[in-house]
Amino acid sequence: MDILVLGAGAWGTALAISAGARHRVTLWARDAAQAATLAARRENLTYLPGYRLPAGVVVADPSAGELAALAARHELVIVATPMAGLRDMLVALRECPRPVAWLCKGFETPRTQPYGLLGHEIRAEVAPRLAAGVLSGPSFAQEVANAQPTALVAASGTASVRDALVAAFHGPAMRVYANDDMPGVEVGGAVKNVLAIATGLCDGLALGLNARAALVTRGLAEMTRLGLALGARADTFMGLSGLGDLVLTATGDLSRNRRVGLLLAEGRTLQQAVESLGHVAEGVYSARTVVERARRLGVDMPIARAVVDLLDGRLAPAQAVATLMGRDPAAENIPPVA
Ligand SMILES: NC(=O)c1ccc[n+]([C@@H]2O[C@H](COP(=O)([O-])OP(=O)(O)OC[C@H]3O[C@@H](n4cnc5c(N)ncnc54)[C@H](O)[C@@H]3O)[C@@H](O)[C@H]2O)c1
Ligand SMILES: O=P(O)(O)OC[C@H](O)CO
Repeated sequence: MDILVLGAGAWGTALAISAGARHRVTLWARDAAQAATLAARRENLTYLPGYRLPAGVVVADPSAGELAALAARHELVIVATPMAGLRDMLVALRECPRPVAWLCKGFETPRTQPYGLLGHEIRAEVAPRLAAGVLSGPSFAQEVANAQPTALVAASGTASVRDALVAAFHGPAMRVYANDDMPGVEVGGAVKNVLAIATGLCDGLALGLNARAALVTRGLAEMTRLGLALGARADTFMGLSGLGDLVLTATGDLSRNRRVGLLLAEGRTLQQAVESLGHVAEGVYSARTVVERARRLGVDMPIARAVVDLLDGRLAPAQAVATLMGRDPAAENIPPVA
């Protein structure tokens, strides 16, 4: 299979390494100097050092021509940029005759509108004819590059897109499950990042394992409530892109979003925390939209609200915790699974 990966950050590179063991993969970096180094060294020294590109991976020359023409020469196109780059990519690919799937997890940062959109909503605006999907689920780039066992979910309303994603990435170290609930898979991927900031904060303040389990469980309820209001199915949140990715990101120290919470608990400013990562932490850019969209839909998301108050400097770390613990008693109110 001929696969094009647009974006050579940690995750695009890791998936190119994984698929490149069995398929022909073209890896495209927007920065010409980065592409040249990647091609010469066969290693992504900036975003994923320590992992060699297999022979099946060719590095594209970003000055070699239009993205649309490059995309049309491949059987599957993967957009591996952060959410910030997705809209421009979809505009460039809007007439692409091949399946296009993205990997980013988040809501777009609002430009002029009051809240940001998920990937499938952006696609509906700018590329409605595109056969599109999303690849998501619990997956740290380093473990995938290292061929450690991983399970992902390929979501699309179009069966041929799901099939192409499974054919491209299912392999000895990776199981890829198909799902037709794209809104649910995207809400899970976006909201778990916000919740991981909360659990990072909780662990950084040494509040204990009980507190972390409470945040994960009540966070899952918040995620599910928002997902249902945005047209998702409840059962999706029990799957890889919901519970699975929430557990990984909220508890795994490889997570950049969790790390933001840990750094804020240490007393770093948000700017210091973000700059020290060297990678995108999508929860920082999605949190305000999560809260705004929940507010407009009448969905209660107290953990996400506390994260926004923390990120915006309205609450200090300890105050954010006190705000959550000081809420009035309530019924457990677990969203139905089916
Ligand atoms: N790293 C992981 O383990 C992992 C796993 C699953 C999903 N994801 C998701 O994949 C997406 C990319 O993450 P990553 O880890 O590769 O990020 P990263 O920070 O390692 O790399 C980001 C890459 O995108 C490029 N980029 C940044 N802004 C851009 C823009 N506006 N337009 C085009 N390109 C741009 C950068 O040059 C860089 O190559 C994120 O949404 C993340 O949530 C990451
Ligand atoms: O490092 P994070 O927090 O962006 O999480 C990476 C992946 O999304 C985990 O599935």
